[in-house]
Amino acid sequence: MAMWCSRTALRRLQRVAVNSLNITGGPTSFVQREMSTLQRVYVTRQIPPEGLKILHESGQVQYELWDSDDVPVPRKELLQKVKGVDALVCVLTEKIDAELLDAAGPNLKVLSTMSVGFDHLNLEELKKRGIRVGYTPDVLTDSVAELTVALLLTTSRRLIEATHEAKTGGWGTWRTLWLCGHELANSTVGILGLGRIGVAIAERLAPFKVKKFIYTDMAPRPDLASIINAEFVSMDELAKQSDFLAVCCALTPETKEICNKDLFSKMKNTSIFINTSRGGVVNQEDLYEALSTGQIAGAGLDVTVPEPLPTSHPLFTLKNCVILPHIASASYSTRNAMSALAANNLLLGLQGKPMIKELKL
Ligand SMILES: O=CC(=O)O
Repeated sequence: MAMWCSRTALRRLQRVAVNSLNITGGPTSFVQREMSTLQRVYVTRQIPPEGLKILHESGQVQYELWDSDDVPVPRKELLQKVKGVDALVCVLTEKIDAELLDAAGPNLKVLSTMSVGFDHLNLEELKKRGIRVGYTPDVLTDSVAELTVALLLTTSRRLIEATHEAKTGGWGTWRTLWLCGHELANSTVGILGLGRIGVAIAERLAPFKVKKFIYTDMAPRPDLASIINAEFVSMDELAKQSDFLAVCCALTPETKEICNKDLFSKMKNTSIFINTSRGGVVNQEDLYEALSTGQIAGAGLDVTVPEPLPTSHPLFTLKNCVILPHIASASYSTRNAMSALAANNLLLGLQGKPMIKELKL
């Protein structure tokens, strides 16, 4: 079943699939325009149509697709499919490690991930093999910032609890302190890891009359900080001063579980913790402890370890913890833009040209 298509099959596909983008036929689909000279690409997920259209219309590549968005390609299948390909489009559920790169072999020149995060990639192994890596920053900044603000307000104003109470009969008389939360007006907002997304979040929060923005990072980022008038502080000060602490850093060996007991214990018990970066930056046991003992007031998480977080996980038992299923960039326009950028990065990489967004390895 898994094979690159024949000329007859190709003509059929060109008629029914290439022009219409209506790809059918089980989890694995094959699309190509000509045999022989085209470079081979494996796409590990049914990515949004913009990106597939770009690959189709390039006339540069033939690609094979794991034609499902509901289940990731099984590892065994992935290891077989990548054999001999020139390039790979992946999403964040695929671990791109030495085993996979060995399975792909020496033809693999370009890896294009449809994500801003790259903790699923073994950059050292990619560098060692001279494989160029494209990723999709910037196009998702607005969507992620918007969702972060929504999650922050949902958590701080206890919206999930409130709708639950309204629906299940908990709504008695109007009460003076019932379902009170914490407001942004006059608050200090802390950003852990100031980049494009942190700036975009602060820009959206400023009209809520935030008093002060503070941030911490490996080093001061005056270029970005000046846009939002944010003050650089130590990690300790970030924990101590923030009424709202938004985590925006990448997951790296340095940031793994950087949000732990030590940080939570310094936060105010009225503080709200928000994470839309990667679950791995948080020690979830420590977070559970901080939330359940009232060390902090609430947490909003779009990312967890693992994903999906099992429904039996203790964090799901807490009223003051709002958990979303990793949807920060999930708007139609953004996901299409990510898909298009991933496709364009790949094509440029294969042409030996600079990609639009390329990771420096
Ligand atoms: O989390 C989403 C991404 O890295 O794009």
